[in-house]
Amino acid sequence: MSEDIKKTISELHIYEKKLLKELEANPEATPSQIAESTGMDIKSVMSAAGSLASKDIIEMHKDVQKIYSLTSDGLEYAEHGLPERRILEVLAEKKEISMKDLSKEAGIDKKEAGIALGWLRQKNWAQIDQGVLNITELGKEFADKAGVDEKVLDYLKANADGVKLFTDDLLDGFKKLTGRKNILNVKKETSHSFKILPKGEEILKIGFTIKEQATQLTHEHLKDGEWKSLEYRPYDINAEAPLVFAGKKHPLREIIDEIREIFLNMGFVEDNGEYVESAFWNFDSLFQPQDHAAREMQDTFYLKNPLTCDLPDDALVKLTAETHETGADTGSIGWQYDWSEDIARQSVLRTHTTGISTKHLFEHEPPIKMFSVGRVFRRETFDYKHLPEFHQVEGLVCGEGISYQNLLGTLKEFYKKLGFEVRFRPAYFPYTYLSTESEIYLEEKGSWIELGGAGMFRPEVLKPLGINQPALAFGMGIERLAMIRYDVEDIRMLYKSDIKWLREVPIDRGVRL
Ligand SMILES: N[C@@H](Cc1ccccc1)C(=O)O
Repeated sequence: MSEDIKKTISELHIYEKKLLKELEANPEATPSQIAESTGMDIKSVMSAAGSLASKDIIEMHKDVQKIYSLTSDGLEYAEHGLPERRILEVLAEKKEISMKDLSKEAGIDKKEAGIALGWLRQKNWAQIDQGVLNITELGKEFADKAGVDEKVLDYLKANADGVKLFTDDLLDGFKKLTGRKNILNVKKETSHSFKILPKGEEILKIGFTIKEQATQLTHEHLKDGEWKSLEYRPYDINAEAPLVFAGKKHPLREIIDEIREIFLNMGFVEDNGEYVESAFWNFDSLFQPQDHAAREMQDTFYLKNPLTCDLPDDALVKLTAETHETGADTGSIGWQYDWSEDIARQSVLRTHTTGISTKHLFEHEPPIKMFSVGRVFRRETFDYKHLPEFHQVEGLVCGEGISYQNLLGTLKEFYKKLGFEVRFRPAYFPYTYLSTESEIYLEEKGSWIELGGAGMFRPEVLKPLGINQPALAFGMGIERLAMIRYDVEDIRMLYKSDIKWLREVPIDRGVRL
């Protein structure tokens, strides 16, 4: 006896053994017969059969059979005749009926009369001639003889439990009835049959005992010593178990929290600002001229309600205006235009989180280490790369001796903690000098992708805020990071609530360098 077979036998469940024995004695047995003779319930029979089949001990066949019966219309026709039959009966007596009297004469409604006419002509039992319906020779012949379809109606009526198979003589009639609406009901019945495979034969030849097996050790077993003689059912540690999908954070939330943790660990404090902000904080405080392209309606969402926002205190507004117009005492000549308070008052959905940094600088004394994470809004058309609403993380460090080198170092550290290699290239922003854009390396693609802007705030930004120490600032899009982290090609996946993706996406935090 091979080791394998021995092992298989030792692992058979008592239900599997019972089923196999029963099949040996009665190869044709159906699941319900097996259930009856073994005392198992049907579910246990089926699961034991499934298990035996998965081990190639038996084979299971599934048969789906259609069962036909009459609908209530069908029954009505079986009892009182198909509508065309009703007309034929009247016709046989009167030989002709005027079309307009048809439904009245046959005692059927107009709709049925219409159906009946169609069939009368198709069966060639009657024909219409100048508004009068005449019986044909064939019609006369069938006047007291049932058609093939009518025989099937009778047959179905006599077999109210339903019919699975029609004998050859009824087949034509059955086909005719299936071509008509609302006469036949079809129910599907599934049945199973089993066949013992060679491996099963071998197992039966070797033989086994059927003994109840304990799956649990109870208090009583221990107390009365029965545990000593019990046969235990071995565990199958390879058995398949249903997958369980535990609740978890959304992947985007996960990466946001990871970013927050990184900055908190680096000693930054969090300040998240508001979605609705004045153009003053979103643009003017950042030395963005009032005719700057980014302020255009096609890029920025302006709000009707509230239409305007309050401006901060007069001194700041005045200094900001002067700086825009002439550069004031920042060493710059400004933008050389008339600055408008009304434009600064407009309320916008913030287009970036950098306005939080200027506000924070105004409200706090250096040294400052601040970060924020939040939504920003831009008038973008939805596509695989863009959303009108996405997340940014912003950072600000201000204090004595803070330099561009510190900026690069901070960003390097941040990206390293997220698991990315970063490089910097020069860039331009109206509010920073020097400015840079960071790019991270995509190993799979062998290419660099741009992730965010950064730079040293210009004096034109800092002076009006009353800051006399250097400040570094940076901002980047989080969705892009998430797309790389989770290998998503289409940004919309992050917002789609695609349950399959959400379940399967591996949320591995991780330093990859
Ligand atoms: N606000 C810029 C990023 C940036 C932040 C801070 C300094 C420089 C640039 C953006 O949205 O792309």
